[in-house]
Amino acid sequence: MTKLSVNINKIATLRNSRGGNNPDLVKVALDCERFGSEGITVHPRPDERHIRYQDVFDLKATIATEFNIEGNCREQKFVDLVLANKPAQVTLVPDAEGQITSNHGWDTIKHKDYLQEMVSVFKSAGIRVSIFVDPVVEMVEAAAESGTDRIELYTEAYAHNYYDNREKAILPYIAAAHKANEIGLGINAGHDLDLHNLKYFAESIPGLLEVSIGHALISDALYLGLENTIQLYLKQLKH
Ligand SMILES: CC(=O)[C@@H](O)[C@H](O)COP(=O)(O)O
Ligand SMILES: NCC(=O)COP(=O)(O)O
Repeated sequence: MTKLSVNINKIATLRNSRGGNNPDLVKVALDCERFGSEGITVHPRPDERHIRYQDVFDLKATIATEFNIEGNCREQKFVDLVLANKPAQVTLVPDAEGQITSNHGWDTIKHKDYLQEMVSVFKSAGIRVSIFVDPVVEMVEAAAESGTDRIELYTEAYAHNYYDNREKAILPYIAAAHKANEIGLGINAGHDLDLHNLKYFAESIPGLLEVSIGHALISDALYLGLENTIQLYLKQLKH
């Protein structure tokens, strides 16, 4: 069964817009868990525009489900933060500075040695590692050589092309997933997954272990309520 990890970056964005503690990020994380979320994802960025580094410590001290910290391991502050908190999983994302959101996966061929080194740093601390990749078979193969436990398939292209031709949009993801399964890599996925495109993705990808969803889920919660929304997302993952 595919696990749902709720990304709470957008809750922090809302909180930071007024400078106080409303909404309370830790309370929202605990409520997400209470409403059925099987994990909590955050993606602290160097400018702390949403998740602050202190949030990571506060969340680690309170949540009970799998904690997934995503980010750019080229930032030493990020590496230190992850090592100090020892989440269940770290997801390595090749963010450029000032990027609005993540927009590409790692070139695992070009950066193989570097990724190998970083994977070993995190795995030595007992942290499961996932590498964010585009759905390209060669990138999946090279990711495996770094020693990573999992990959996270970057699903923006799938989401973007879903309405136009979902059968075509899913093809590279199926090929990437088959390769990952063949070489023993676990599969996560995320970015722009939503209530419309999630079911077909989850049904089509063999061995999908986890999806992390933030933007659409939190937006849906404005209309549907957080509890109902999380239940609806979980329903899409049951097949
Ligand atoms: C890694 C990834 O796919 C992103 O979706 C990310 O976690 C979202 O980050 P922002 O909330 O900063 O756009
Ligand atoms: N890893 C993807 C993630 O955490 C959330 O992405 P999005 O749903 O905010 O696009």
